[in-house]
Amino acid sequence: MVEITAPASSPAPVRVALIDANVAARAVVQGLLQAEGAEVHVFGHGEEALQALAGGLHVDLVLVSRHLPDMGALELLRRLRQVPCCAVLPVVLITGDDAEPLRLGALEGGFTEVLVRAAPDQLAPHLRALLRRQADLQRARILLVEDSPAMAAATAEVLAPLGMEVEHVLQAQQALERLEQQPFDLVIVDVVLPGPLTGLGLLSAIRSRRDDLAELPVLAYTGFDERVRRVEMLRRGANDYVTKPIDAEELRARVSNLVRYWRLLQQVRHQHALLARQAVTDALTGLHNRYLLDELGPRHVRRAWRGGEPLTAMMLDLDHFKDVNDQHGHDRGDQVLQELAQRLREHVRPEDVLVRYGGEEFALLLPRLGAAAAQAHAERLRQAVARQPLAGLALTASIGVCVWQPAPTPGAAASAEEAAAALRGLLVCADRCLYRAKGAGRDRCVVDVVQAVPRA
Ligand SMILES: Nc1nc2c(ncn2[C@@H]2O[C@H](COP(=O)(O)OP(=O)(O)OP(=O)(O)O)[C@@H](O)[C@H]2O)c(=O)[nH]1
Repeated sequence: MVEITAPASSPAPVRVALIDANVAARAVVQGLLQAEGAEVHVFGHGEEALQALAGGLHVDLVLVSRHLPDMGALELLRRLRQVPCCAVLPVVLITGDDAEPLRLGALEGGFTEVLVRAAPDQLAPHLRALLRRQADLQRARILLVEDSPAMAAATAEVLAPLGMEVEHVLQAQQALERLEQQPFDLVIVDVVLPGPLTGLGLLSAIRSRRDDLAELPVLAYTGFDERVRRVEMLRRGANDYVTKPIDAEELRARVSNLVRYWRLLQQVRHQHALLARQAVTDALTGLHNRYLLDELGPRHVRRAWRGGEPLTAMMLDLDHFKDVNDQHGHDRGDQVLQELAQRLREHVRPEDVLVRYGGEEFALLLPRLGAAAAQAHAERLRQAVARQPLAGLALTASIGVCVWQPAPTPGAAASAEEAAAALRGLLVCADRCLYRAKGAGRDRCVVDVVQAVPRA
């Protein structure tokens, strides 16, 4: 059985506590927040806000002005963190002073963010982004694995006001299937479940995955007297637990915490992947740069070494490219390189590595091409450049080719250093051939075939 409890209608508005003694400034922020659909609770004093929050007012976000009549902003933050519902809430400082030390001090002090009070049209986009981030949390999808329909209903009821979508399944096996089909932000699992797979089994299945799901946050539901199981869940990788009967506020706080952690992790992963891609991508041509060659090359070397398969390196360099820049300008030169990259792309197989090695020089690493095939391929590349103009200019390229035809040494494994050194040797050998092609008049390929491990 699969039940989906979606937020009733449109997503719940983000609820904001705005704590600011300056009536005029406060009205501006309040207006901007309300224009974005937020529900705003306004306070002029810190103490007043603390009382309301401790007394059961639910908010998703707190905005605090730096100057309050009854306490400093840092003092208010410290006390807010002691109110159970505010322990993990984002608390944002609003200040008219954008001095760096103040910002740093506030962030070090524990504020989630610092917003600089600016003209309304400048402040509006920041508030919008803040609310969007908060609303994202509210669209979190939770997979609840629970055999008691009453517990499932109670959980959905507690989490629905946060705008979270709770999907309920009865058995662990069903949960695994749903995780394959849909992205979720959190799994809540009862440790005791009927069926062949227990809560512990589900947790182990998630943690032993080889993809990003292995880190998916898991919250365990345990009975008060299930201490051993609780500890076992934590040992096996549960991020947190809640004991039954559930306390609504505690559940909301723990779930929000875990969802935020997961969102943050995803953001970091995304940024990491972006940086990793940028680090190996050449911005002008979109080809990989030489760092990818350093990364992938040794693997190809090892395979060739082990299996006695040929491995070919090519260095391709445009002829008289300096003249292009001198006579037609650097931008036209850039265009030439972009078109050349595209043309080369059309001539590589999926297993080949093509990189912009630097300037107007491109390197290729081609596995499993014998000497004759490598020579024919280089000739095709040379003709592909010469046959049609690049950015409207008739140009040629010279190509140095080094074919390594190792004697088969089955079982022989090259160390990482040996593989990297052999790759360097192969590229140097191809570069020497390129130099000879230039010396012999350009617009030609020069091929060298080596059997011994290439040395730089
Ligand atoms: N437009 C442009 N030019 C570049 C780029 N990178 C390197 N170059 C230019 O490429 C030219 C390379 O010149 P040289 O190394 O003298 O070689 P060449 O003129 O091609 O002569 P040969 O290689 O001997 O045929 C230099 O003018 C560099 O400024 C780039 O990203 N864009």
